Amino acid sequence: MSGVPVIAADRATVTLGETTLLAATTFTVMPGELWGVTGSNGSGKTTLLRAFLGSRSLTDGSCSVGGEPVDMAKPAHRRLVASLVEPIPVARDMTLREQVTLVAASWYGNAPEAAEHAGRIIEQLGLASLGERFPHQVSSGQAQLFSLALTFVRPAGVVLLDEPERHLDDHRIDLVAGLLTERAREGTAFLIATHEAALVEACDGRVELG
Ligand SMILES: Nc1ncnc2c1ncn2[C@@H]1O[C@H](COP(=O)(O)OP(=O)(O)OP(=O)(O)O)[C@@H](O)[C@H]1O
Repeated sequence: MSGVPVIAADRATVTLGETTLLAATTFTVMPGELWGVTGSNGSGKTTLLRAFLGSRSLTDGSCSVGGEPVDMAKPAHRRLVASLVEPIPVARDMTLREQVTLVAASWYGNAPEAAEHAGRIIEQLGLASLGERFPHQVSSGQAQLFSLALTFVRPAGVVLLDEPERHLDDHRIDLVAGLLTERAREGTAFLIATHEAALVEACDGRVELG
């Protein structure tokens, strides 16, 4: 694929005293590509995602998103990047559908389109029958799908996901893999840390750590 990388790491490194959290890592991801980050427990996958999110500073090398050095303080960075790396806070007294619609409305405005976007992603993730429930009324896997819905309902050029397979059965993992592939075809670039073979299989490229 030609063009300008939307995600780029050049010898990105994180150390803390004598401890290496992320060994020097170099790669690029183009718009519309789905990349996996793999490696054993503790190899630095979450650290790498946090570096692109802007919540973990590099101690050497560089990383950029959309051609700009990562800076969480910049609204342009936050507009470009959607993530499910840190847990997403949820409101205990709002239904799943209300919360997904609220996030959609914060990006698309309080127009019918917001409810449509919310309804579509809820449907795609198989949550339609659970939309009127509250967060404490769903299983761990269903809560994970809800977090993915909150992540996917907003526009984004780059999506960072840390183990999106968490708590999901094989059928739901296939559902998520299908959704990632569809969004990538529409132009979104993905970087996903995963231990799941079915997701690695769906990837266009891979960063192997450790
Ligand atoms: N605050 C910290 N202080 C010291 N070491 C840390 C700290 N945070 C993480 N580490 C270490 O950094 C390394 C990378 O952690 P990271 O969470 O990025 O790994 P990971 O590949 O995502 O692991 P897993 O597959 O278990 O989720 C680990 O060895 C971890 O122990």
